[in-house]
Amino acid sequence: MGDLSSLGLSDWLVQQCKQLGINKPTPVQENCVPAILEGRDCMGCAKTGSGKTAAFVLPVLQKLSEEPYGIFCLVLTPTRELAYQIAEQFRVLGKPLGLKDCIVVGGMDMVSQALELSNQPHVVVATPGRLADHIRSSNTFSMSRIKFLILDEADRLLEQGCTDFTKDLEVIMSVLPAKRQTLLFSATLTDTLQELRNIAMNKPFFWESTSETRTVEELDQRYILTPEKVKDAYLVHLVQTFADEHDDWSIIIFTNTCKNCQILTMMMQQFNFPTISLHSMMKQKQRFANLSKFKASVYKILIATDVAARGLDIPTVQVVINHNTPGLPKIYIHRVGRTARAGRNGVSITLVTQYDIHLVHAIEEQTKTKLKEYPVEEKEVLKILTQVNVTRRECEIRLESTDFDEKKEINKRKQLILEGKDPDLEAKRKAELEKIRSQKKKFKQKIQESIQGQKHRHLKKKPMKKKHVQNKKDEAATL
Ligand SMILES: Nc1ncnc2c1ncn2[C@@H]1O[C@H](COP(=O)(O)OP(=O)(O)OP(=O)(O)O)[C@@H](O)[C@H]1O
Repeated sequence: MGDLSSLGLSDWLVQQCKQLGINKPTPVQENCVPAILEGRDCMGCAKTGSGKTAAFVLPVLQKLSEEPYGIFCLVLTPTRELAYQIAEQFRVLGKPLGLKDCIVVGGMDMVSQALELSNQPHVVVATPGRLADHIRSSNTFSMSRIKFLILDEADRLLEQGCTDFTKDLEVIMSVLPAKRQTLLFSATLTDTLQELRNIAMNKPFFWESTSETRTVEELDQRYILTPEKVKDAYLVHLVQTFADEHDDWSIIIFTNTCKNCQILTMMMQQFNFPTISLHSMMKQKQRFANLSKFKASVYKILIATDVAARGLDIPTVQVVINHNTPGLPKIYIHRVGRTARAGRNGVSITLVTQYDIHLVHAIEEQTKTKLKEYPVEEKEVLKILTQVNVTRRECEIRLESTDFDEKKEINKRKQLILEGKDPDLEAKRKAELEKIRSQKKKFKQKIQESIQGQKHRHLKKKPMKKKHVQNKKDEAATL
């Protein structure tokens, strides 16, 4: 491995890196930085925590220092928290340049964002939805001269998951110059490779780490097989044991829904664990505040949905617990990648029910790593089982008495309005679909029942057939 200056970076940038403890380039930096400096489009696929952010921030700053203007670079990323994190890297590394950045994300004041955009910042870091809104509604800024377009977590931006960015990306792409450098990074690029190649038009330089496994060696990957009803007791037991055995610790617990995230947080708080949550039904300011408190170790436990699965770089996280087994190996890779970053050690523990075993097999196949069982004193877990389950039930009742579900409904309606749909019509359409579905289900059930009935009658008839055969044999014997 060479040093940073051998990559073609200027002294001031190398010095700036050293101040941040970046002395030697990681493989993704060593390979991608020179290609980007040469002016090539680039696709970089490297494991979580391997320094992909600096792999694009450094060459952009180098080029910006040679020809400073705004807007020079646009970075798109799927979550608002990640946008802040990336902007911070630009700000810290670009300090000697007097770098002006602008963060454009949903849930924050649109007017002040518009003002900042019109001030020609060097770098704009944005989530696609809000940036597309600005483009549609304002002509006070121009992106027609940008030199760099960067898609961080590029595969997530292109996949059509629960948040579909495709329409917003189209709006954004339509105002960008064709002549630009496009850089795409993620720990999981492979599924969306073709779409990505179409975005990075100029025969992109493609770099992927050659390692067999897709998770880092420093990560100890474990599972616990548990019935659904005992999951929470395992969770409380695991956290308690970890808190007892370590002084300096922090844990991220991933869960599948906002509601579950909220209930688990309330439950862990009832057990006096310093817990805080992060999910998309929280106000954005609260999300940022909670994340800062967790980063500053004011709270040791963060319970989050997959909104925190990608990109977040919190070096103190030693353990990731998956309260549910992720349905996609890709999500597992990003979630467990919140620990064991930049060469540090870390542990991930996935709670697995008997219905999730196939998901674990899929994860093992994709990551090329076998998950090992995490040893637990089952007796200890059973001792607290009733108390934990009663506490959870109490929290569920408390949450039901708030307007949590109502808020969810309001959020859904807001989302539909933003997508240009009529929420009442949508509700009607959904109800009709539900009706058709339930009719189909009933019809299927009826058919099933009549098939069962036929089989039953057929089976009843069968012994008679035997008897008939027997009688024939008897007949033959008498002949
Ligand atoms: N060359 C380096 N030497 C030491 N530390 C580094 C180096 N480059 C980056 N880092 C640090 O490593 C950590 C992880 O980097 P980064 O967040 O860019 O990872 P990533 O590859 O983008 O991960 P993810 O896929 O999870 O988004 C950061 O704290 C960063 O400051």
